[in-house]
Amino acid sequence: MTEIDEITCLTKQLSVEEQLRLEQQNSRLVTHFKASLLEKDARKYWDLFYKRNETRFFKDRHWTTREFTELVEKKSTEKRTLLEIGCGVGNFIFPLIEEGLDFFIIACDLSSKAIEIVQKSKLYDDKHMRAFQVDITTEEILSQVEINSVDVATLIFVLSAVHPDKFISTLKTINKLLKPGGIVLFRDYGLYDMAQLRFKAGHKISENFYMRQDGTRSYYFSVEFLSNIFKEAGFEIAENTYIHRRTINKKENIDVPRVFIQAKVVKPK
Ligand SMILES: C[S@@+](CC[C@H](N)C(=O)[O-])C[C@H]1O[C@@H](n2cnc3c(N)ncnc32)[C@H](O)[C@@H]1O
Repeated sequence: MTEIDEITCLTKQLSVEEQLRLEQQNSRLVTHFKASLLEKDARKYWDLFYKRNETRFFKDRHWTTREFTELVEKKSTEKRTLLEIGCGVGNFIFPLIEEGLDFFIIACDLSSKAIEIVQKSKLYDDKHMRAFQVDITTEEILSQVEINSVDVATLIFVLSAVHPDKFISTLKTINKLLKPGGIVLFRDYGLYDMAQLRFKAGHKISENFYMRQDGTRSYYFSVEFLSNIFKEAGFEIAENTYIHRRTINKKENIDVPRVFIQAKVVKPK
C-alpha cells in the first residue's frame, strides 16, 4: 500500500463524529471581512504569539538530520548556504548548529519578535548566520538574499501559515533564490490531521484553511495539491509523502495520531 492509499483509507475511515465535524465547519465560515483582516494583520498575530510564548511553544526539532539526510551530505568542499524560511525562534536551525553542520545559515521570519529572540540566543553567531524579518509572500527577500545562491531552503511548518492564494508566487520567489540543483526540504500539516478535524464552526476560512483562536492560520496539505503547487512554481518533485506520527504528552495524558506531509523538491539544473 502506498502512502497515498493509506491516507485515502484514513479519509474513508473518518469516524461519523469526524465527518460531522467537517460538515459543521462549513455551516459558519469566517466572513470575508474577517479573513482579509487576518491576512493584513498576519505579522501582528505572529508577533503577539511570540510575545506570549517566547521560546516555550515549539520543541527543538531533533529529527531533521534523520529525515533530511541532504543536510548532512557534503558534496562539495565549499560551505553551503541554508535558507530557513519562517525560522520562528530557531527550533529548526539551532539543533543543526549544535550538531556542528557546516552551513552558512540565513534565517528569516515574518515576526520581528521571533527574529529578536533568535538574535539573542547564545548559539547566534554572525560569523555563520544572519537573521532578519521578512514577509516571504512578497519579493522583499530578493533584496536580502542573492538570486541563485542558496543550496538548501527549508520550509518547516511555514507554508501552512501563508494564504493559499499566495502559495505559488511564494514558491516561485524561493525558486529564484536557489542554485540550479538546489533543494527545498518541506514538512507541514497533512490533510485531515487531527488539528484540522478539531476546528469548530466559525474557524474555516476556505477549503482546508483555518484560523486559530490566536489569529494565526493553518492550511492542511494533500500530497496531490502540494505536488501541483511546487510543479507550478518550477520545481521537480523528488519526494512527497504523508507521515504518520503521534503527539504524546504523558503529563497531560495526551496521545493522538498526527498526519504531516514531507517533501523534497529540486530546482532543475
Ligand atoms: C510553526 S512556526 C515554524 C517555525 C520554525 N520553522 C520551526 O521549525 O520551528 C511558523 C513560522 O512561520 C512564520 N511565518 C508565517 N507567515 C510568514 C511569512 N509570510 N513570511 C515569513 N514567515 C512567516 C511565523 O512567524 C512562524 O514563526
